[in-house]
Amino acid sequence: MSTPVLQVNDLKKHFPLRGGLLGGTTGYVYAVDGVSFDIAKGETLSLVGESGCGKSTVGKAVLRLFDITAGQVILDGERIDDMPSGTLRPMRRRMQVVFQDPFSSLNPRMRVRDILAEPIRNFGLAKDGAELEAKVAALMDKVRLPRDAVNRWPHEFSGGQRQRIGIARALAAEPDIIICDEAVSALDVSVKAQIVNLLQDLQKELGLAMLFISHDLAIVEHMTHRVAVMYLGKIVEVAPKRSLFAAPKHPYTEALLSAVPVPEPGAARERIILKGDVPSPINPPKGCRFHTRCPYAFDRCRTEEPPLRAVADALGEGHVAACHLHDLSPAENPLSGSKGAALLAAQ
Ligand SMILES: Nc1ncnc2c1ncn2[C@@H]1O[C@H](COP(=O)(O)OP(=O)(O)OP(=O)(O)O)[C@@H](O)[C@H]1O
Repeated sequence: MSTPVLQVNDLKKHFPLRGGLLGGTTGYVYAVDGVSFDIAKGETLSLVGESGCGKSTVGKAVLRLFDITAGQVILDGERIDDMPSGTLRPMRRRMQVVFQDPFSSLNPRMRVRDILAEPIRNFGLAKDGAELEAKVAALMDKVRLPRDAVNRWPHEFSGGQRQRIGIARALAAEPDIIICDEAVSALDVSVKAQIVNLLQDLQKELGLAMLFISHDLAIVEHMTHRVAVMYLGKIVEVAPKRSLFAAPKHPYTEALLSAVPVPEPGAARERIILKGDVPSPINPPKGCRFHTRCPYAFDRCRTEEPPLRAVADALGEGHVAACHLHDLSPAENPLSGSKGAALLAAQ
């Protein structure tokens, strides 16, 4: 098997909490607490979960926007989490980001031409002015904006068009992986679909790897290959899209999915309302972090943390989940798969 474009091993990011009279560290926000995944060339992995579960912190850690507490981030076989900044520079080109807010992520004082030319110049990707112009024009074509729009300013574009410019700017660096952090969340529904389609087309055309961070499972369903579900700083389940949507193997995923509308009336999911709020990442629950809200929790869940491990899945390989239910017999396990099979049959 070829080396994954991105590998994240047991990543931890604990933010210190300062307080007291002397401003010392009084505790930590365990924002990301042992997260591992990898992404292959041409693959989209979506990282989903409710607000505050640590998705953006994973994205920022991968981009090395801050130092991590522990773990490894490996880009194309090379560890970048401990790389000195001089060596990191060329690696930075290979990982680009598209942010949520297309209004604040583009410099209002730069014309589109300069926004796109900047990474090409900075990373030395054009040998002369003519090549630079040609690359800028090709980027406009790629994101389906008219070439003459390069002379305009960001404020002259709609939200969706600005996001296209944001995507073009990311592509300008000729990256291997794009991290989309809630890249379509701020857009209107119809525009969302267009940008998702564009990202999907570009990914196929360019063979990019993509980490798609989103709280919106309905969007993810349309564009991803695999999904990783996060809860309170940990990944609780990873699976190919089809398996995850048809037969979730973690109660949290099951609850998240129950809120996603299903187009076919006969296949409607029963809505699961979770009790209580997400606990604080400053003081996460012992045992399984989800046990305080889990409808199926039993004694073991309150004391013993379940590891992420392979679970049986009739739909295919590569399904992992962190849940003690899978040690029970299929008859006792509410996630053993019958619901998923029924849903799939109705599709
Ligand atoms: N710089 C920081 N200092 C302290 N705590 C932080 C910092 N950044 C994030 N956190 C905390 O870490 C936890 C995870 O935040 P993060 O932004 O990664 O979550 P998220 O899943 O991306 O949610 P959202 O979509 O709302 O941003 C939250 O409790 C957040 O308050």
